Amino acid sequence: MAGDVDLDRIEAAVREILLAVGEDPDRDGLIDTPARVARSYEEFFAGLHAEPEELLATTFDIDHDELVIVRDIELYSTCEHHLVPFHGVAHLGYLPGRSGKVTGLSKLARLVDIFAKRPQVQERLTSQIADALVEHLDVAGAIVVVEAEHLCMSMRGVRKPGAKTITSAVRGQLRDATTRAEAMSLMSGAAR
Ligand SMILES: Nc1nc2c(ncn2[C@@H]2O[C@H](COP(=O)(O)OP(=O)(O)OP(=O)(O)O)[C@@H](O)[C@H]2O)c(=O)[nH]1
Ligand SMILES: [Zn+2]
Repeated sequence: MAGDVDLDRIEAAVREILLAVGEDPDRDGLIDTPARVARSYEEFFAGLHAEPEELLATTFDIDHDELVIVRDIELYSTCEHHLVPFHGVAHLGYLPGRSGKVTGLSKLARLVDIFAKRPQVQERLTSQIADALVEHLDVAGAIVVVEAEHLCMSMRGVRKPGAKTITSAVRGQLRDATTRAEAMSLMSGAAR
């Protein structure tokens, strides 16, 4: 990942922001801040330099042609409107396709991260995850639900801490009402 992000440029920009808000970027506590922020941004936006196709290329055959659900995958993303975090959980599920390709469970969580670690809106994050499952894992159906709190709505602006935004994306055979209902009930904790 190193080398894809221009750390010097971020540092210079952060120094400018500190000056613009009326701070002294040369005081003791702030002297290393531009470099720290640059490294943090490299991490926040690492998904811009990762390929979902490569991630989902690791597959194996398991004799299972029914729902696979992973729920409560914690995510931290960055709102592209205000560059502040939104955070919450993703629940995702898929029906293996005719090729029978199944991926490792951790890859599903990594897939969430690839799209979360970009400047985002929640709707796009949700549909990109579902589309990647269809395109790169060749699934018969996919469902993704994201529940998140946006700090741009909590710490500023309308100031409604605790408000949750819920988005979903459903593809292929999971559009079928019965399968979708089964997936939704497993995601909401019916198996607990
Ligand atoms: N649909 C959607 N909207 C988002 C998301 N993240 C932030 N927003 C909204 O983007 C909108 C940007 O509105 P603007 O009027 O351009 O910006 P603003 O003046 O900062 O708006 P306020 O947040 O209302 O103060 C706000 O309503 C945010 O709540 C997201 O993931 N999806
Ligand atoms: Zn925002």
